[in-house]
Amino acid sequence: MNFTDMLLDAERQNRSLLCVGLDPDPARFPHHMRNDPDRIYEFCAAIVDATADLAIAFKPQIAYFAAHRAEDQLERLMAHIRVAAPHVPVILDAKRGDIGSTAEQYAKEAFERYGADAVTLSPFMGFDSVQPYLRYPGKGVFLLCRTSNPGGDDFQNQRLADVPGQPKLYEHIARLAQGPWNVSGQVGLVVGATYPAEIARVRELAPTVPLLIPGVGAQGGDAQATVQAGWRGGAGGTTAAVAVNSSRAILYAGAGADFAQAARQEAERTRETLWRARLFD
Ligand SMILES: O=c1ccn([C@@H]2O[C@H](COP(=O)(O)O)[C@@H](O)[C@H]2O)c(=O)[nH]1
Repeated sequence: MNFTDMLLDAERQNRSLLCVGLDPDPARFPHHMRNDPDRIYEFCAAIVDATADLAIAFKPQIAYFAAHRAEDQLERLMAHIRVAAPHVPVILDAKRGDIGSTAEQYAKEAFERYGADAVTLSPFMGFDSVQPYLRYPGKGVFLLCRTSNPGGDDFQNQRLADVPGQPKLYEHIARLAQGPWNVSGQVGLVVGATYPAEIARVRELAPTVPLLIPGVGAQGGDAQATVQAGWRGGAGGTTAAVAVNSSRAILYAGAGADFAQAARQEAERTRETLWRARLFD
């Protein structure tokens, strides 16, 4: 099954648009594990177990593992997800972007070492920096398009004078992802929940690609507006997947021994809000 089909299948099975972000910060762990980087795997595995039936995807952010020399724990976590939630795809949030020969190594890391189903990439270095990932059949890439942070304006909202119609940079990326760069249907886009109007614009330009949408929860993005702008479905089923990510609001919903239960409650609440938002016009 290719990555897009996995997403749509998880959406159906779990009735969910919620991507559970795995950004483990030992300084924010529950009291009995606090500041212990050796317990990153244990913390994340408990979150996965508590939310396996609620998620359309899991999104481990690699920096939170690498910063603590915990790549081995990330490998174990990926293997655990395969067993605990075999129907839920995993998006490795690595935001890679480099020349082709180096990109080949990053692709190997994401898809062979960690076994991710998709990876996030910066498109800044152009198509040849993305191509090595597309040589893995069935795997997905999510290109940064209109990111959730205010500084995204610095480049993404600037107009490209030399491109016909003078689109903004994020609009140009959306067109490339829908068209010439999407040679084998493996390309999706990252658009921030903090900018619902831009999500709608990206959907106009890229009607069928999957969207990874971080920014609800801790960043304050509007969950309902996000789904209305990005989700495309109807009686015949979903035609374009969206995975709306929340990390800290779920991971740190509780600080006690019942942290996984608290995470589950927050994930349930968010899933419900996102799921219902499909029904509003
Ligand atoms: O535009 C982007 C792209 C990626 N992210 C990542 O998503 C999560 C958000 O975490 P929260 O705790 O829900 O704010 C995090 O891993 C970011 O690196 C993003 O926020 N915005």
